[in-house]
Amino acid sequence: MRSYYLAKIREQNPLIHNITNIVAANYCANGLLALGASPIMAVAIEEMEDVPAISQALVINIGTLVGKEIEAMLLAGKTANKLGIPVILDPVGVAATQYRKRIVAQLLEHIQFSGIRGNAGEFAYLAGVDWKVKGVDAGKGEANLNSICQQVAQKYQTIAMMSGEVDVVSDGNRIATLHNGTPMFPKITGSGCLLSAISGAFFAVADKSDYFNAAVECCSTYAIAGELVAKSLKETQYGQFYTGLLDKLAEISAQEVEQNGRVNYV
Ligand SMILES: Nc1ncnc2c1ncn2[C@@H]1O[C@H](COP(=O)(O)OP(=O)(O)OP(=O)(O)O)[C@@H](O)[C@H]1O
Ligand SMILES: Cc1ncsc1CCO
Ligand SMILES: [Mg+2]
Repeated sequence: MRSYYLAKIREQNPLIHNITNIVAANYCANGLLALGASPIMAVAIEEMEDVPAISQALVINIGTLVGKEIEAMLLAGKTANKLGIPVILDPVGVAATQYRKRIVAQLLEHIQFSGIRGNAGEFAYLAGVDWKVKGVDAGKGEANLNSICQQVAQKYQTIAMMSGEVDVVSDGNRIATLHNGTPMFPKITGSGCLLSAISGAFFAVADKSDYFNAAVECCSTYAIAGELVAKSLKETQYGQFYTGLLDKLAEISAQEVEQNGRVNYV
């Protein structure tokens, strides 16, 4: 796999508008800065036309959504669609409650998402496949993960980015499986949320016709960064992993990505 967009992010420093959850907001902002992008976290309905107008991508994450934030998400998403900037959805824990299901249905009905990033439990729900979820975590199921990811891409006309031990990326036609990462990722909270946030940065510097490759590069770069950090840590050093991942996002090189990336096209 070629590393192309990482350098573009560092050159162009795109501003990424995040409407995200209270657990991971700070980590997402720091991760975007480390990578070379700029974050703006904004959720007030009064600024949901102005912020997309100065941003190069919008990331909507429903992790701890309350009350009227849905109106802000809808307005920001529609504004971003009108402006033609990419919009990413992270449907955190969508299968866990009726409320989350309703919210995500509304977002998918009114906003065209350039990318959707979630774990297997979230994607199985979106694809309409039987799965046993556990809150915001991936849970367990028997269905074919490649097919689930492809179905999500087709159903929502989007780039589907499904994370887990193996990440799967699909544009509905092509499917890539990404074999990097570390079991330390699920031991820190917000690692998926940060992946969604940085996918905003990769899409921001890519042409629409190349979002699939930008997504493959994004998910690989992130998983490789974690994998390289984990190599120098003891199995339980989750705190070091949390901060080490930020450091590695800042220093990872195109060469490291290209040397360590394990991508298969199915
Ligand atoms: N068992 C694993 N082994 C290797 N890498 C993993 C494993 N599980 C997740 N990852 C990596 O962790 C990163 C985050 O994906 P994950 O599936 O944990 O997101 P998530 O469930 O949405 O997380 P959160 O909701 O806590 O933000 C991805 O880069 C993925 O490749
Ligand atoms: C733990 C948690 N709960 C709601 S959002 C979130 C962050 C990881 O998805
Ligand atoms: Mg998640």
